[in-house]
Amino acid sequence: MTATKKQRIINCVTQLPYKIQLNESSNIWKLSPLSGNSALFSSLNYLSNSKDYEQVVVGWTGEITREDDLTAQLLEQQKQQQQQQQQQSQEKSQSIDEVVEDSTITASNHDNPTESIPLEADEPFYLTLNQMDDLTNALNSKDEKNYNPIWLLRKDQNRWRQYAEKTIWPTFHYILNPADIESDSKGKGEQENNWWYDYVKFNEAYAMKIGEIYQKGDIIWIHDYYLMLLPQLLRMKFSDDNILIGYFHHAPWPSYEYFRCLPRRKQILDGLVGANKICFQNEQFSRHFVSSCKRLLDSTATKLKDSNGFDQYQLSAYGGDVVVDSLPIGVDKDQLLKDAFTSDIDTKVLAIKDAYQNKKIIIGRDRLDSVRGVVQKLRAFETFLAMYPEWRDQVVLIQVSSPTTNRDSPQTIRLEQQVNDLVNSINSEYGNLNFSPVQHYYMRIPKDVYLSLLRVADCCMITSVRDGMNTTALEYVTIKSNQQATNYDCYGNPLILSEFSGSSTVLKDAIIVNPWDSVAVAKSINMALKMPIDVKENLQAKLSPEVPTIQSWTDLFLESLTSLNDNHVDRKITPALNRPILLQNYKDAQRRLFLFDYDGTLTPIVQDPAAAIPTAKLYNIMEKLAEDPKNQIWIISGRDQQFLNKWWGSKNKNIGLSAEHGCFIKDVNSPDWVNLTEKVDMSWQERVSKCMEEITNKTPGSFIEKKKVALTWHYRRAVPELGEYNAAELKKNLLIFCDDYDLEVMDGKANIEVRPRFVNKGEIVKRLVWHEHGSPQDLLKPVKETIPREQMPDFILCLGDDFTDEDMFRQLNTIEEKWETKFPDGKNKLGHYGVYPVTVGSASKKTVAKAHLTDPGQVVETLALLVGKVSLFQSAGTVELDSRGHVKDSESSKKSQIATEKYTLKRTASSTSVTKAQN
Ligand SMILES: O=P(O)(O)OC[C@H]1O[C@H](O[C@H]2O[C@H](CO)[C@@H](O)[C@H](O)[C@H]2O)[C@H](O)[C@@H](O)[C@@H]1O
Ligand SMILES: [Mg+2]
Repeated sequence: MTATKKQRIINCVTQLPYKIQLNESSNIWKLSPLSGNSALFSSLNYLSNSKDYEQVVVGWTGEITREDDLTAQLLEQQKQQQQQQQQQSQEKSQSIDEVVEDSTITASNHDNPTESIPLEADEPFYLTLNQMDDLTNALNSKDEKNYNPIWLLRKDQNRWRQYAEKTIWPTFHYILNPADIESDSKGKGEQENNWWYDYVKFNEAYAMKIGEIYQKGDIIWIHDYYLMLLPQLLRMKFSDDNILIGYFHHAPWPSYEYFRCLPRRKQILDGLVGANKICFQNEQFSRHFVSSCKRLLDSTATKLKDSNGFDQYQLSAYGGDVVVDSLPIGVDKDQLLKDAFTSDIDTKVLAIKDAYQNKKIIIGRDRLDSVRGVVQKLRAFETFLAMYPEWRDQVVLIQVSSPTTNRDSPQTIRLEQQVNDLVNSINSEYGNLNFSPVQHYYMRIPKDVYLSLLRVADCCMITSVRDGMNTTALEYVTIKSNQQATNYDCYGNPLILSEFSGSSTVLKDAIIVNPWDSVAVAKSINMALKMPIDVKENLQAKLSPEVPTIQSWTDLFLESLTSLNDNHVDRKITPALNRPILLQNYKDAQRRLFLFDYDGTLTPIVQDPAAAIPTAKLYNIMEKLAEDPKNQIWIISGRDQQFLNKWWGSKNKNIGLSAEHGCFIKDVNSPDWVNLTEKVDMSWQERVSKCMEEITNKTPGSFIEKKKVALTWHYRRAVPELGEYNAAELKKNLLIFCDDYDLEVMDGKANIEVRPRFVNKGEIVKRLVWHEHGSPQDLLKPVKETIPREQMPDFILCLGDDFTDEDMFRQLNTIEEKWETKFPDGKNKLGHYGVYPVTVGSASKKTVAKAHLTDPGQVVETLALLVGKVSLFQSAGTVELDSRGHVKDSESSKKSQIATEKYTLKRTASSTSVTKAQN
């Protein structure tokens, strides 16, 4: 019997699950488990033991520190001293102090930016190739996950986090651009630009690594907001039609009103929609995402239900299909129960219980940042003690707050102060010499202490004002589900959970509260502490099954991703236009023909059609192109003659124009337009107008563009959902009679257009190609397909973004087929006819074009490349990095290469002298 081959998964995480240190003197790597991301790391563990999947993990090394680095050690010591000082200013319970003395590990919520100690030494970090190999081996011998580290060795290694942690994370948590976020000599804009550039490079580094290891048939799974550009970068890299890319967003996704505040909002969405599937923690986040795509990318979406009953969207972005849905992450329940119910933890539980005899214990464990709601929790607890005097001296709140990476930021300092003030005020108001009702620990605690607290708690309070999924909530409920606990029974103790936490969409039977309403939370605390056993048990019976397991989460995500290949068997990926080859062909060619669509190709799509005007840069490039006698340039657009005359005809006589999707045409160097629909009955216009007016009245923000022949109903400025709905209705109404008049009803970009069927952009292209290159057109004569090959173009670049441009591409494909039979010897030295039908949009868009460029920005860069206005490097879609995170072949890359070589020599020399000395 042959064993079935395992499906290979390339799992891309922001950082490998270890804090990595190098002891340079002994040349030994030290790996300590990283805190945070417990759910994701459990999923990696699960996959590495799976019988169905073979896993390859790609992740950044994080900030590598030298273990013997004095600066790093000093910094660490300083940090510890600060922590201790803070501790001393607070009252502490002896028993907890004993339990937390080893504060090196924590299992915090997975959607936090990862905590680490940055390397701040002045010298850049150099590594020899041997040292790099040693680390990979050390990682892989530690746990068998097939790790592929991403090396980004620069002096300031934490630069790679900045954009994700300081721009994206706050916006995604509804914190908008705080004025005092950083005091830097550079302006905020410049600083953010640099962060963004590093963010792009960070993503590029992953794309490069995956390019090295990808094998046909692999599935690529990308995690979270540090890697949002990666899906599209991979699409650009691979031309494999069946490559499956899934993205899971662990953090919350904000509503459009917040998301739109990000300066790079569109680039982020562009990056993500390269995935086949984008998945969120809950339906609310996926809805927000779809809404942003509709508003910013002009996407459309159809809502369905997935097999779990969750909302699922078929999103069409740039004409490509992306599935958007949600699947709440889970925890490894079995492992958690195994870890939490040991005799060692029993002892710790009893010690804590003993320290608070006859008192109810409420626990809280959060990272101390503004969205975790620690302030709200303390206020509610204060209100509770004020409202229910009978509970004073009877309840303790043990709040463990772990420090953030951003400890020095003004907001964190302010928050720390606020928390300290509140703790002191509650303790002085409701405490006495022997007892303080709030025990606040500002530190990381080891996992066993954390588990002891979850076990001992009579109630757990999670009052975050925003999070993706709070794993503490899931872990608490799991631990409280154990009915077999000996020593200390904790079955079913209740959970107070904020309605703003992602976990409230899963744990529907927790006590759900609005953390901003202290009175209501205070009442809930009272209810939780007084809850009769039978009610607790009843609730717990419902809650336990609500916690998803990490195993089912992993399996379901991968199953639904792989099923996309079964459902979309005809999925086709259009490769990115190979610009170096295009340039070579352009240079070799003698008779070049350019066929440009206008809107969405030469200019980006904008809200108001009148505002879509050419830029000076575009004019400049087009002028250069048109100047060359070998070139014939045509703009073939849906726009009317007036618009095209105003912005092109009157500016550059060397450009031929066609208006209203082929209804009108004006030759190069001619002032006259020819109407190809002159003889057509136009009585349909009145009927179509009427339909369009009716729908306009029902759709605020929509309007009709009346051209000479074609009529266009625009709904870009309407509420997207209403616009889409009414567009479908209008189309239905028009289709009833369009055959009677031989009309075509076209679904454009947030528009519905109607024109006679017999004219189209493809017919214009046919006329222009089957023509003696450079000679005037006789526009009233029918097209003759008898022109000799030597008189026809030997380079045709046709660019368009829309459904109507497919007629041009189709026509070019047909022409090529005919040439194959007619002129088998007429190919160029690249082995083809130099025909480039190129769509502007995503790689997964349905098209008959042979290549794609993602947007008008890339179109302009490509044309600039042909006329020599930019170098190939600048216009290449991606930035290539060397193995240390420098742009390949750049000055800094060369310098770093030299320094690394010197370092390698130095190390070799010192190890040789050590060996000699030993001998
Ligand atoms: O064939 P094209 O040159 O691409 O023209 C197609 C239609 O483009 C215009 O509408 C589209 O672009 C507008 C400006 O970006 C945008 O506001 C609108 O939502 C798009 O549908 C133009 O107004 C139409 O007349 C053209 O037929
Ligand atoms: Mg267009």
